Amino acid sequence: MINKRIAFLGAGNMAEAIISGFVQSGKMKPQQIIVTNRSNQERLNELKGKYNIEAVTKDQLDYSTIDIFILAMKPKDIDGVMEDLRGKITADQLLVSVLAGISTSYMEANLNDSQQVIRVMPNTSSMIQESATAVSPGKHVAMDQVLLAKELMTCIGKAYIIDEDMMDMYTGIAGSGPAYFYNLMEHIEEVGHQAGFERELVREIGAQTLYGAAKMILEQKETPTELRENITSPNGTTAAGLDALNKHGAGMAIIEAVKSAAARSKELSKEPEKKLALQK
Ligand SMILES: NC(=O)C1=CN([C@@H]2O[C@H](COP(=O)(O)OP(=O)(O)OC[C@H]3O[C@@H](n4cnc5c(N)ncnc54)[C@H](O)[C@@H]3O)[C@@H](O)[C@H]2O)C=CC1
Ligand SMILES: O=C(O)[C@@H]1CCC=N1
Repeated sequence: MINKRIAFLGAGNMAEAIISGFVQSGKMKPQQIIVTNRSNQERLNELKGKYNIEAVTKDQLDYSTIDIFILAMKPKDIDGVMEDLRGKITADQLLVSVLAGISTSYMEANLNDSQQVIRVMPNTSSMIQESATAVSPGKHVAMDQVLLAKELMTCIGKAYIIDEDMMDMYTGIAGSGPAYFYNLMEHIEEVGHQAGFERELVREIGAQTLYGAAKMILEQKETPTELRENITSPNGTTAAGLDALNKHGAGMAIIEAVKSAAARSKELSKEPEKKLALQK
C-alpha cells in the first residue's frame, strides 16, 4: 500500500486518467486522494461521485496535510500555481508534475531552493492502467522519493526512469503517442466502413489487430522487423499493403510526427525558461 496523501492541482482529462488508474490499482484508498481546480464545482462533484475521492477548490485545500502534490493543469497556468505553492509547500513535500515542457529547474527556481520536484510524462492510457510513463527527478530529490514516484506511476501502467534531457523526445513518442495510433485507427475504420462493414464492428476488428500486434512485440522475442517479415510472403497481400505504405511515405510521416511533437515540447519550455533567465 502507498500510505501518502496525494493532492491533484488540476481536475482535467489527465488528472482523471491518473486518478482512475490509482483507484483501480488498489494500492491506495480513494480517501487518500484529493482533487482541486480553480472554481468548477460541477467538475469536482463529478470526480468525487465517480471515484469516491475528496474534491475541493484550490483555495479550500489545506496544503499542510499533503505529502505529494501532482500538478495537472495546462503548462500556461504554471506561474499561477507556483504562486499558490510558494511559501506553502515545504521541502519534505514532494512535487510531481505531468506538465509538458516545464522543466524541474523552472519549478525549483520558483519554489524553495531545495524543493523536491519530479517530472513525469504519462499518457491517457493511465485510465486503464496501461500508460507508459517517464519519471525524471530534479536536482534535490532523494532516492527513496524517486522510487516512490516510480511506484506511484506503476499504479497506472509501466514506468521508466529517464534523464530529463530525453523528456521532449519521450513526450513525442509516448505522451502524444496514443493519438497517432487513434488516428491510424480512424483511417482503418473509415476504409472498412466505406467497404461495407458496420462502423462498430470494423472499429473492434482494427483495435484487436493493433492490440494483438502490440502484445506480440511485448511477449515474443522477435523484433518488430522480424514480426513484420513473418507476415510478408513474397508477392502476397502484406507485401502489396507495405509497398503502398512506403509509396505514401508512412515511415517518414511517423518519424516526422514524433519529431514535431518533441520539438513542440521543447518550444513549450522556452517561454518559462526565458522568464527564469530574466529573474536571475
Ligand atoms: N492529455 C494528455 O494526453 C497528456 C497531458 N499531459 C499534461 O497534463 C496537463 C493537463 O492536461 P489536461 O488534463 O488535458 O488539461 P485540462 O485542460 O483538461 O485540465 C486542466 C485543469 O487544471 C485546472 N487548473 C488550472 N489552473 C489551476 C490552478 N491554479 N490550480 C488548480 N487547478 C487548476 C483547470 O481547472 C482544469 O481542471 C497538461 O499540462 C499536459 O501537458 C501530460 C501527458 C499526457
Ligand atoms: O498535447 C499535449 O500538450 C499533451 C502533452 C502530452 C500529450 N498531450
